[in-house]
Amino acid sequence: MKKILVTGASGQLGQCLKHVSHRYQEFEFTFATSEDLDLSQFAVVRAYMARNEFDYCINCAAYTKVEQAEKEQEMAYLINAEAVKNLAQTCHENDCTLVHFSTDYVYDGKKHSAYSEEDETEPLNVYGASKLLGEQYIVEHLEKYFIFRVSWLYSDVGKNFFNTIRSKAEQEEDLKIVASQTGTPTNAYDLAEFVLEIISRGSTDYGTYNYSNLGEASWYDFAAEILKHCEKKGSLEKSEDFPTLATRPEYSVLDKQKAMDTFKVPIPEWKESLKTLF
Ligand SMILES: NC(=O)C1=CN([C@@H]2O[C@H](COP(=O)(O)OP(=O)(O)OC[C@H]3O[C@@H](n4cnc5c(N)ncnc54)[C@H](OP(=O)(O)O)[C@@H]3O)[C@@H](O)[C@H]2O)C=CC1
Ligand SMILES: Cc1cn([C@H]2C[C@H](O)[C@@H](COP(=O)(O)OP(=O)(O)O[C@H]3O[C@@H](C)C(=O)[C@@H](O)[C@H]3O)O2)c(=O)[nH]c1=O
Repeated sequence: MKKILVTGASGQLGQCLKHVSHRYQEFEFTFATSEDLDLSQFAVVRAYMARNEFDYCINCAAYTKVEQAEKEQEMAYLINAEAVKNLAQTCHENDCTLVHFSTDYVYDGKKHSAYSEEDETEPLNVYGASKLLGEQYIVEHLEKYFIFRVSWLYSDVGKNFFNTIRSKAEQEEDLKIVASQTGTPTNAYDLAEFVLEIISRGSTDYGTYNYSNLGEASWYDFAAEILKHCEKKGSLEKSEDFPTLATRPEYSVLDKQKAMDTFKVPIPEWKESLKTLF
């Protein structure tokens, strides 16, 4: 029976993986929260990995506060880069395949067509830069890895744009949302299924892949679509500018052709997938 470690298990993606994991009885899962396994404790991680002999590590741990990262640069780099380097080295030593997640914020968003994995990376903010360095460490230290660059992850668990808009709607708050950034919302349950499906097929097509739902939207479009499904809501207005510390890419739609050709796992369209959460 393949042994799978899920780190950062109390986060959004970690919880979604746990939710879908019951469909994969062929695996023995260990869900480790930050309290169970703090990835910044390098020696502890090394000892833990050596002791447990996992076949896969799905790393859901990350520093994801995009705004805060501008002020807490060191912390962002520690978790998103240095801890990932340690994990990659540890996976290498223990013949463990690493599944890791990166972000559309590694791109600068100046293109007007979907970003492929081969496009140049040029992060605009600290979070994106720290995630890119994490990717580079994996590529440098490990052969058996899957890196998925994902955009606009949401679900009904954890802190994300979907939950923010839903709770503001519940309070009948009037919303002003930027229409100047375009990307693709990604249902975290779809990503969780996608990853477990790839593992269950025993794929050895290691490498870096883009993944999101299909289609594209601005944050305003995403909010509008969420509100369609909410009974209570205030007004919704497009805003040109929502003041933020971190600069975000104007356009970060991801080209999924490589993932679709390689894994042949169907990817849902974003609006269809959103419906499943209501
Ligand atoms: N959310 C998004 O929109 C997107 C996310 N991604 C990437 O997808 C992955 C999953 O994101 P998501 O689930 O949304 O993120 P969350 O912020 O919901 O979860 C991150 C988890 O990491 C844990 N964590 C933080 N520091 C450590 C540490 N030192 N050791 C162990 N665990 C730690 C947190 O634990 P605690 O809460 O206890 O601190 C939390 O449970 C990340 O790699 C992220 O960069 C990519 C694109 C979009
Ligand atoms: C709450 C809110 C946000 N916004 C804007 C701000 C920002 O430009 C955009 C998105 O806001 P958020 O801060 O919720 O999203 P943000 O934290 O930027 O989301 C990102 O998270 C990281 C982890 C990723 O990897 C990215 O793929 C992406 O999902 O919407 C408004 O215009 N009005 C609002 O009321």
